Amino acid sequence: MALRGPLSRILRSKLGKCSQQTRAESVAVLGAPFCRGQKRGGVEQGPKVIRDAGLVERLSSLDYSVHDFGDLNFPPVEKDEPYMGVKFPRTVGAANKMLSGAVSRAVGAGHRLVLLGGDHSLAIGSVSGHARQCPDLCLIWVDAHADINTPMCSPSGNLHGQPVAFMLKELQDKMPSIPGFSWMKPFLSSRDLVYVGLRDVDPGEHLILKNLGIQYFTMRDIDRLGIQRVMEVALDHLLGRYPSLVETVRKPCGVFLEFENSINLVLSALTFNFSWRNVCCTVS
Ligand SMILES: NC(=[NH2+])NCCC[C@H](N)C(=O)O
Repeated sequence: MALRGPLSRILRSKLGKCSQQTRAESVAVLGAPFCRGQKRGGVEQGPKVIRDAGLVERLSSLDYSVHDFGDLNFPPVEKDEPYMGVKFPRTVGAANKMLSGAVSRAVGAGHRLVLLGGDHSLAIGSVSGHARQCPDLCLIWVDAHADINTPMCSPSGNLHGQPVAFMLKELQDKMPSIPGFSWMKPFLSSRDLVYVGLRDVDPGEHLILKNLGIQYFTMRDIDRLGIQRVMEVALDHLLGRYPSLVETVRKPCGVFLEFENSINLVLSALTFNFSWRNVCCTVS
């Protein structure tokens, strides 16, 4: 995403001062070869495929030092029966617990994290790991899917369609105790979440978006307004919520970008977001 026009001006004027002081020097790359959040095999190959495609080299060609921490090793969980229709709850819960710890350590050590998945259930661990270091984090979720189904309204029972429901404080009275997730505490307010690129939203998800008044932009909005304008409005929404981000860097705030498969998007996101603190990209 080339930074030109109004978006560039917003960032330069509002964040220019911050960016000088907060620019990260170091990018951590972490692989999470995991596929149990949905039914198909193959996505666990993601970290290898993305590395083979040259992500680390291309990141290194930017002005930052890259530390590849390799892949996490997720031990198999015995006897993981579905619970209330949710599939592989203990496996997904344990993997995300491990991931959350690893992400938190990397971010706490001062790295900017690029997580390579794996399926989208990994967002539970990756975003919560950031939240442990940056409690007032806000989230821009760039995806065709809202992934905000609760176990009750999920049409598939797959946890890759549910990660945001685990994060949101406002949904906790709708969330049953799922085995494997006792470690997970909600940390995100719905007003600190913006969706970009939605095009496949389930009926239950639609109701949640409406009831909680979550800001979202569909693919149709992007076609109509252009991605530049959409990102301006998304950032304005979040910046409006975080005047302290504009005024000072004392109060840390992060924007987390969730991208569909694209090395270029990761590179753009990093370039685009290095003026922000505690930014993470997950590629799933
Ligand atoms: N990030 C994704 N690929 N999500 C797919 C979710 C599909 C569907 N909404 C479900 O809950 O099962």
